[in-house]
Amino acid sequence: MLSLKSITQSPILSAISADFEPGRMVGIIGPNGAGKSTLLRTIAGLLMPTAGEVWVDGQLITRMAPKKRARYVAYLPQSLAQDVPYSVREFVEMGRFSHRSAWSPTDAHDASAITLALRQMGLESLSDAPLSQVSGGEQQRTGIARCLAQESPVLLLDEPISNLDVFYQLDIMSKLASLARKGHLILVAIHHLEFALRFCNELLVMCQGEVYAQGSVKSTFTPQLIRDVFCVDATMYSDPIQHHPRLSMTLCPEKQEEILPATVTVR
Ligand SMILES: Nc1ncnc2c1ncn2[C@@H]1O[C@H](COP(=O)(O)OP(=O)(O)OP(=O)(O)O)[C@@H](O)[C@H]1O
Repeated sequence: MLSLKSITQSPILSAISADFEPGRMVGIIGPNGAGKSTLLRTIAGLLMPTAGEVWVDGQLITRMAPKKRARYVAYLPQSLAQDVPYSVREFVEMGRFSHRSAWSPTDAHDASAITLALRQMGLESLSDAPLSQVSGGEQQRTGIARCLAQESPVLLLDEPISNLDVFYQLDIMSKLASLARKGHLILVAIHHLEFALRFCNELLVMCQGEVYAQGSVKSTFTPQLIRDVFCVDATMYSDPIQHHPRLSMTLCPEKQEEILPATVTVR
């Protein structure tokens, strides 16, 4: 469904190739600056690759007009522009632009998609609030609601739970996993490794602008990989109550030495 062919974004990304099928939730993990956002923006068609191609459903995404592209992919940026003069509902309504002709009013299907997205993100009571006056987490949920209202088969989400409280972290990751089970393809850049293990089917591990590893969560996620990519020693275990995958993590010894101050002798 989505095919990345040697995408290069000079000097940030080098020759990234990968294929993704519908019905999967793919966690894009990697250190700060690895190129996760740049990759998502390139797939979304917001950045033209220096070389390489992005294909969706057999069509070249970079050649699509924005409206057509939006029917295939919805994109959540890492942070929303906060100073826009729209209410929460009006912002979510923008997700419907690919389904309407210019300036035409929203129809019944638009209205129900918007209302459902607001409800799924727990935003009904904030529907008329100015986006500039809701909290950071509420803004993030508004951005996700806009993506859901778009009803695109591919969702590209850049750190969708970074500002959310623990209820919404769990709630939204569960809802995204459920959307994937219903046939959507979801690519999600995420720093929460335990959630990536728990909710994603596949991982794309990035490091220094390259794909370091890719595959099913089970085959890809190993303590050695975490050590190589993050310089962190990780032990995986199963939560004794819920049996979810858990991680015990500590900095690699060589990194600990780097941050410890030199021994000072007090006379
Ligand atoms: N517009 C830009 N111009 C130049 N360099 C950029 C630009 N945007 C990002 N970069 C650089 O590209 C690299 C990758 O950035 P990117 O935002 O894709 O990383 P990331 O993996 O999403 O990081 P994070 O986990 O911190 O969000 C970084 O070194 C960043 O400084």
